[in-house]
Amino acid sequence: MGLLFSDTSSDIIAFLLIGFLAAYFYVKQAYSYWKRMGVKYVEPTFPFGNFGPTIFQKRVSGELIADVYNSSNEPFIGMFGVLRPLLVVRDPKLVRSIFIKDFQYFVDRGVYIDAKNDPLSGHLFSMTGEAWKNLRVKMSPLFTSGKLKAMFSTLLDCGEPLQKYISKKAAMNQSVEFRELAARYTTDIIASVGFGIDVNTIDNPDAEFRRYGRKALEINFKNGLRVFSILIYPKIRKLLTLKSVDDDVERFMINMVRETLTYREKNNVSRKDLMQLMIQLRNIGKVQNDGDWDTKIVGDETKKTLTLNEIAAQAWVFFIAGFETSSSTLSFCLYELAKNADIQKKVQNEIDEIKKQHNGQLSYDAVSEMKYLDWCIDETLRKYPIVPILNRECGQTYKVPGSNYVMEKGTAILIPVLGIQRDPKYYPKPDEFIPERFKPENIKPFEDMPYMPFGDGPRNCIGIRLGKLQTKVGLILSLQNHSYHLTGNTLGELKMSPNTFALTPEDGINLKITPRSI
Ligand code: HEM
Repeated sequence: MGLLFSDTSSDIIAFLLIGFLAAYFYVKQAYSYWKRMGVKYVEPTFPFGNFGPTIFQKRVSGELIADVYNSSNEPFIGMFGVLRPLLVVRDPKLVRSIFIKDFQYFVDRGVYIDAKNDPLSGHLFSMTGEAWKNLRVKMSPLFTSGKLKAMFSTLLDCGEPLQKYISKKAAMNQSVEFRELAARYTTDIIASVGFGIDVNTIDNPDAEFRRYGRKALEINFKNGLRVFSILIYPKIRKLLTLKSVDDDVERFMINMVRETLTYREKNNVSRKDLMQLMIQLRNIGKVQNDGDWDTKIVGDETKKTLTLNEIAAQAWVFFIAGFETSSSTLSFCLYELAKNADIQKKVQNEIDEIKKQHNGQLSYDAVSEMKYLDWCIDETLRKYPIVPILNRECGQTYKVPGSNYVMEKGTAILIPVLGIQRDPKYYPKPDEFIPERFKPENIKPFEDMPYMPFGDGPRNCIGIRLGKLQTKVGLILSLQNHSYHLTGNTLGELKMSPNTFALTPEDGINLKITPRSI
């Protein structure tokens, strides 16, 4: 005897039918969101919305959102990440309002954070509201030009193994996969300035720090879910208790920070790095003036303004936000220089010329004077924005200027950086590498030349200066004595990896190195 019918099998069929109908109406309701809001949208397909090609690794997420950008002329267009409505903002004027003019509506990114149970998730990138604002104000002085100038010698020290490696490969007439090499160079820098430890991963690719770092970022199902949940359903991380990293990586990173803090405080040791500045912040509530690297020790733990875990989370975000972004910029730039030998020559001539003016020394000031190289880096990040999509969450109901659309609180916004920065309307011949676009006299207002590889507004990248500086130093050290030529996979079109959120060449960047003929 069944519940609804006289026999059990009829009951099962009825429940299955009810379940199916409920799911059908739920999905139908979810997919009607943009229609109900009166916003044009890209038709979704059950069950992945518009993200099927990315989930099945056929289309890189940045390119998928660029496709949406290219499919319309509307100022904004709706789409679906599985069931989640996403608003792709196309119009640079509206992008600017979201980033700057109406920032108070769009303070947060709406990504996963659970600092209590997952300490490494409590960092600046994921923090929200007032807590984010307070920490951002306190941390901005970590990245002044005065502080970076003091850290400059670390960048040169980390570049030494890079130069030796390049010379060795050139002498052996071998090609080099530059994405991996550059990643080791920037890992060394962030390990040194962020965590206060010296690792030479160029000569010791299996150093513990690199091993754990690689584990946290390697391509696998869990890491894929961690990254793509940002676009598709951030709450899934809490539901699945999927922490930022596996327990062993978390233990390693927090222990390393604990040991550094204890050592420096016990022995009154100071070093010119970001960790030292975070110790200052923890102990006296602010970063000391440029030139003052001392540790003011406060014994009473309750008087400290940052906990050990909070420091570890910031060091962690410096690592994940700082090493791959810069190393990919470096390797994409070398790729373009190898492709455009005349531009490469111009960069090398500029390096020679400015070094000559500085008695052959590569000082911070000399590097700052290399403007043509700056334009090359700007153009690299125009063509290959490493973060190809930016995101924000609407924090309070927002009437979109110039339209009838009223954005609901909680709406997820995507900015299609790759699509915009390759739009011929803003950048004629977008596939060509033209550093002169960034000559000061050629720069136009944002609406006519939208450019945002570091985001924009109060929530932009806090590490811009360090990111650009380490990229620039890496390029100078690579180019001053050697030239680069396409070989292997770089002879054809570069294919981007569909497994990563950041723009990453699938097969790396292989380049042939020759000693420079001056
Ligand atoms: C070429 C190198 C780099 C690129 C292309 C890059 C790009 C970005 C982008 C696009 C964002 C999001 C901005 C937004 O939403 O408006 C961001 C945020 C951030 N980046 Fe970078 N980044 C680079 C280097 C670095 C470095 C070296 C560090 C630190 C050592 C760093 C730390 C951060 C942090 C902490 C945030 C979050 C800021 C906040 O929410 O307040 N980045 N970065």
